[in-house]
Amino acid sequence: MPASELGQTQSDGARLPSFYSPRPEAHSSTSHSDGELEHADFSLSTGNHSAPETVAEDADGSDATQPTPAQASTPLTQPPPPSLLSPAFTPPATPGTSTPSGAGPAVPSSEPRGIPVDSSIPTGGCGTKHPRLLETLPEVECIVRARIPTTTGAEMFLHLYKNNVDNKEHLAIVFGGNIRSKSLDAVREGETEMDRLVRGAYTGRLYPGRTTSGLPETASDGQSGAAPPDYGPPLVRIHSECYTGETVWSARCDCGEQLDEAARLMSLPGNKAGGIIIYLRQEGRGIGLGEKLKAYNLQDLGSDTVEANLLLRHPADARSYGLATAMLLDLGQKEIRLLTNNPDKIRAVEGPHREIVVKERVAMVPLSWKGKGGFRTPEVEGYLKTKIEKMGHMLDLASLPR
Ligand SMILES: Nc1nc2c(ncn2[C@@H]2O[C@H](COP(=O)(O)OP(=O)(O)OP(=O)(O)O)[C@@H](O)[C@H]2O)c(=O)[nH]1
Repeated sequence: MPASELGQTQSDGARLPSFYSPRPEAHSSTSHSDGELEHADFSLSTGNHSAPETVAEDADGSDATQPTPAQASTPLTQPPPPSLLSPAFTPPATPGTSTPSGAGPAVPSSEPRGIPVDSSIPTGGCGTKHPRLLETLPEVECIVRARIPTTTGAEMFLHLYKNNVDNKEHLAIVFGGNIRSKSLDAVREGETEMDRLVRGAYTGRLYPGRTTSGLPETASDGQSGAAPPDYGPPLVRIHSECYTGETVWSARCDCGEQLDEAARLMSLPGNKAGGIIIYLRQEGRGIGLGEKLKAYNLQDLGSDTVEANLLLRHPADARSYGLATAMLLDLGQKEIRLLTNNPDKIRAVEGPHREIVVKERVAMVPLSWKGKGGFRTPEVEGYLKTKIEKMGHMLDLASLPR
């Protein structure tokens, strides 16, 4: 579909049937209660692979000719592109929000660029909302992990967790060999070395005939061997389950693309710090697949993604991130670089007492916005537009190619 048609469809999609509740005004995050609009979701646009007029910044920094939004505050030899950060949340001149430039440490072109954030100050690039967090983090335990060679050639370790707040199998997808789960490695009473091998509590690699796990049987903290080199905070993505976008090729949202892109960035050879995708079973922003499908029908009837949730008597975003915080702590992470456009996620994953600190935010710009593949559909553009306008997501609609 030509870009001009997409623009037309998008504006058409902004009209609501009269029998729905009045369309909420685009607002700042402070105009809604936390429970109401903590997070939102859109869908990506597809189909049109023509080069966009405006190329958005690439998280992997490979498009070095395009300054980042936050770099707009630094001297440039050419006009900067539109900011990728919503001014309502991160004014370009605000301390703590600028993208590292030539003045800072050199960033190898293969590594994703992060924007320093500090949730402890109002101008730290994390929005103005304060998601309600439970005082106590959930208890989590990694039950098993296994090596997964992937179709891209990258290898990861899939960690399966149980917890004390729900019965779901939440997952941590771990890239890099230095990230270990304390609860997995801890010695369990009465277990044999074979038990440990089978549940993945081993060092190095398995091979036919291996009989020992390589972990000290008496280690009280479950850790083994010398400390790995310190490569700084790993890249982390907190991802919520999306069956439609990840399994049945939905072009209503960018969830599948984001999952793929997060894995790609974490697998880059330059990313020595490794990466973790915390995969939470919070389908449909926490409302479940059945309700999400109803929401899709409401969207086809004219509602946006937030309105559809509200019409179904659900919050705009019913998710929480305490499990992600607990899983990251179990994986030994106290400082992270978070791949997200969602400012609320930053505060939420840090935990009630900032048990974890997000040092940088790495923007997730849709590939089609950067002219790097991806897809465009009217649905995904509406999805992203609603995220930006109603949920405070830090993407600049102006960088959406027309
Ligand atoms: N209710 C509802 N949920 C949706 C819809 N489209 C996608 N989702 C869900 O939205 C969630 C995707 O959100 P995420 O990708 O984790 O993150 P985000 O809060 O959008 O922010 P980012 O980190 O910037 O991507 C998944 O749980 C999807 O199933 C929709 O139209 N309605």
